[in-house]
Amino acid sequence: MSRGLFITFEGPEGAGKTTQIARLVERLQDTGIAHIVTREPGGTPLGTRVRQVVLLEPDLQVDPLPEFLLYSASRAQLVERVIRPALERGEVVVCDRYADSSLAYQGAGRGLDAGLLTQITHAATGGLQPDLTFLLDLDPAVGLARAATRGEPDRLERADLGFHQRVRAGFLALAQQEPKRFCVLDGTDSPDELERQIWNMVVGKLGAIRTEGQV
Ligand SMILES: Nc1ncnc2c1ncn2[C@@H]1O[C@H](COP(=O)(O)OP(=O)(O)OP(=O)(O)O)[C@@H](O)[C@H]1O
Ligand SMILES: Cc1cn([C@H]2C[C@H](O)[C@@H](COP(=O)(O)O)O2)c(=O)[nH]c1=O
Repeated sequence: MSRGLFITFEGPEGAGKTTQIARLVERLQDTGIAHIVTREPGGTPLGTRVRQVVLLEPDLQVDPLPEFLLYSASRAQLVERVIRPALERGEVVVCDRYADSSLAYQGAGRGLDAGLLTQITHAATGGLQPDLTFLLDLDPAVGLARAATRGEPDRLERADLGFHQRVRAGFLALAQQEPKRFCVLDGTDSPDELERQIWNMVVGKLGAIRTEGQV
């Protein structure tokens, strides 16, 4: 069975994920590489509703565990309906956030137990892990200031700076635990420089997979 390449983008608020995903997708298009782009929470009708509930209703009380379970429900649907089928077609899947965001935000940020999160995530995804994760690292104060230029903050963006600092540290700890999967990038580099680094990594990964005969 052919197997595509699963790429995720992670990082604190305003780190530049959306910007870099758009640039990567343009390069994939120009090169004629079959791909899809999706995001969490979202990517399916259920995921879009979860996004509405967890992010866009700022006054809604959502405790940490139900918050995580809502993200997990969105993830389970996305993996089953969108990500796995695309990978089985041999495509590149580019996803804006995935399970590492739960470990960073609900684990490091909210204080939920990492073992519990990992267990439920495994059930939600059938153990599907990204092949390559770009972590755009940035001081959360800088990222939140960037995000503020987009308009009204969502429920997570309203959380205090200490929360966002724990999230950043959580992401960096994950990257240290899995150096082969993670590529940590400096979110303060210019968009052009980041685009170049990301494309070089993706081309290298695609070349390696083709050599192994997986695509
Ligand atoms: N490398 C960069 N340097 C300076 N500004 C940037 C850079 N990349 C993106 N920006 C700007 O920062 C803001 C946030 O960027 P973007 O939406 O790509 O981040 P994001 O990581 O997707 O954010 P979020 O997770 O909050 O949705 C935008 O105004 C964008 O133009
Ligand atoms: C997948 C996932 C996301 N989050 C948070 C992180 C962000 O604050 C929002 C997503 O907004 P974006 O503008 O699309 O980046 O949701 C989370 O807390 N836990 C998760 O698992």
